[in-house]
Amino acid sequence: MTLQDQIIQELGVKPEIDPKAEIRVSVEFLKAYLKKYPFIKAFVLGISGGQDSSLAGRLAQMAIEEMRAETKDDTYQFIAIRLPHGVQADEADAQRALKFIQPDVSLTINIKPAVDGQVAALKEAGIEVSDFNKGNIKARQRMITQYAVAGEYHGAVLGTDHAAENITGFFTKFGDGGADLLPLFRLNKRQGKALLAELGADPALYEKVPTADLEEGKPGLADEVALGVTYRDIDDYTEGKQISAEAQEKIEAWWNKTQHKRHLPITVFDDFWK
Ligand SMILES: NC(=O)c1ccc[n+]([C@@H]2O[C@H](COP(=O)([O-])OP(=O)(O)OC[C@H]3O[C@@H](n4cnc5c(N)ncnc54)[C@H](O)[C@@H]3O)[C@@H](O)[C@H]2O)c1
Ligand SMILES: Nc1ncnc2c1ncn2[C@@H]1O[C@H](COP(=O)(O)O)[C@@H](O)[C@H]1O
Ligand SMILES: O=P(O)(O)OP(=O)(O)O
Ligand SMILES: [Mg+2]
Repeated sequence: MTLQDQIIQELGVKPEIDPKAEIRVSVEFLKAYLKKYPFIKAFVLGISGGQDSSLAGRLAQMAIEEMRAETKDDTYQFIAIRLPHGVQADEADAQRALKFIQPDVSLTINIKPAVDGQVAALKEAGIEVSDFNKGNIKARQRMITQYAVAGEYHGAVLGTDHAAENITGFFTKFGDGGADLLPLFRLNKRQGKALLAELGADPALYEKVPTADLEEGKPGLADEVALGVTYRDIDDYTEGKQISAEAQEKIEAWWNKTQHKRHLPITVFDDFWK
């Protein structure tokens, strides 16, 4: 088996999808989890204004609405959280996403004071964090905030990791990578766009350049620039297509380098890393 085949199998990507059917897969997955664990009454998700949280947010809202209708239990709710670091330059995109999602509850929590407090405490101990490292602190602060909200609402935290991000490990370990359920896992970036189009989203939501937007020195840095590989190549690769040797090498190098992010903390019984 080639590494490409092994990765495709691990990520569960299909070469072609029926967007309507995949919407049902994600919604039914979220509902089945709530039915299995009835003490969970809410889903919580950070909404950035990007493609992935727009899609995961809408799917979560649909699942919650169906749960309310089917169970007559009105306490089920979807909680969308805006988590800007101060004022977000593309706030208009985030508002567009919220308009599309129509969440039951919409909260805004500014992560800047907590992030700055952490950076200042490190500085006091003689540790000057880089802009890049501070970016990962922001992603982890968002995780902390989402879990705090989930704790108060009997909720579970959703994550937006999907095949085209998971393959390169393009997420902060225990930051945006820290979540309870991943409704987009198995989809690549273009498949996510197809689901948004099927759901009638404003094209601006899925035509937006994907960005983690974590570094202050590189505002809105495109994922594709940070990675050195395009989503078109990543999507083709995950669909089993042949891509250039250069792109394949880069993707497989990211995959190998980030293996540790696709596992729980490593113990003496693990050998995947050997
Ligand atoms: N575009 C942006 O604005 C921006 C900014 C920051 C981070 N990012 C992206 O977010 C992601 C997170 O960055 P990252 O991966 O550098 O940070 P990370 O915190 O997610 O992972 C690094 C940490 O993982 C652990 N680790 C590293 N190698 C390991 C190994 N082999 N075994 C076990 N543990 C290991 C270490 O604790 C290390 O500090 C990256 O994809 C990065 O490009 C993007
Ligand atoms: N500014 C943000 N507000 C709320 N939630 C956010 C914000 N930035 C990121 N998030 C959450 O993190 C994931 C991952 O983002 P990437 O762009 O893939 O790095 C995103 O889907 C939101 O749930
Ligand atoms: O995770 P999001 O919603 O920020 O999407 P993208 O990765 O496209 O920025
Ligand atoms: Mg983003």
